[in-house]
Amino acid sequence: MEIIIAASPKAIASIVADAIEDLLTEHAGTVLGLATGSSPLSVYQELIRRHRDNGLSFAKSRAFLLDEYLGLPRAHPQSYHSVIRSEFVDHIDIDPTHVYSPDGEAADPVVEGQRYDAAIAAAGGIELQLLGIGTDGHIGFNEPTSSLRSRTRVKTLTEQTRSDNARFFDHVDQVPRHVMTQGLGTISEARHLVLVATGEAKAEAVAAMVEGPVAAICPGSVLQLHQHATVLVDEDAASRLKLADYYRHVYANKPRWQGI
Ligand SMILES: N[C@@H]1[C@@H](O)[C@H](O)[C@@H](COP(=O)(O)O)O[C@@H]1O
Repeated sequence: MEIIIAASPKAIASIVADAIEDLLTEHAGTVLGLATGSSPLSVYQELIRRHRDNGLSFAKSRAFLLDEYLGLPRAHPQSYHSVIRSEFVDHIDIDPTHVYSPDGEAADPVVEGQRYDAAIAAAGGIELQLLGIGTDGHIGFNEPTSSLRSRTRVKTLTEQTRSDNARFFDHVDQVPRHVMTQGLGTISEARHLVLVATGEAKAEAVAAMVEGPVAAICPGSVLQLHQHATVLVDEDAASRLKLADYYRHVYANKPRWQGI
């Protein structure tokens, strides 16, 4: 795992956007893994800027979202299907019908989970998966004790996650209790995992993920088992990392041609 401590969300965005731009340049039909939440927003803003100012094109690429609320209609402004469109997809040239997410209204959620995993595999798998992390260590919506090999399925949110996400709704009671999320096994099949975390509220989860044991109690710790995982944090989110100086030293001495 590579840990990059950057000065600001903007600096993180520029590093991640470089990696995505490199992929698109090598292979226009790249399959991206997108995440919702506030953490990747600065990355999306930087990619939108590069599309607008430099002509970076997503026209031939496809994208899969990590997760979706169960029972929320796709047209609901807080469905992840809607959120990824308003925050990112509507501002670039990707074909919106090539941006996929689990169907939170599927008649049979078990079948829908299997269908979603099969669709990712049929697309050739995800090249680069963007991730955030919840304050309880969840990635996607894989709450603590999620199997490290889990597949796309229904999960029940912790009350902590519901209250963290209440800011997007009028009231916490409106935050759905159930979700459909790519499993930790599904996520782990992406060729490159890129996790972004900023702010003091994430410091504990980041330390557990990076320096704690690999354990289902901290779902993000599954990144320790991945061949190519990059964690980008600002100073606040890095504040509880014991080996922060070592991570800085490694990154400062990294040959730039390696990218991330
Ligand atoms: N399902 C999403 C995750 O994909 C996201 O990474 C996390 C953190 O969100 P934020 O980036 O807004 O802190 O919580 C949400 O519930």
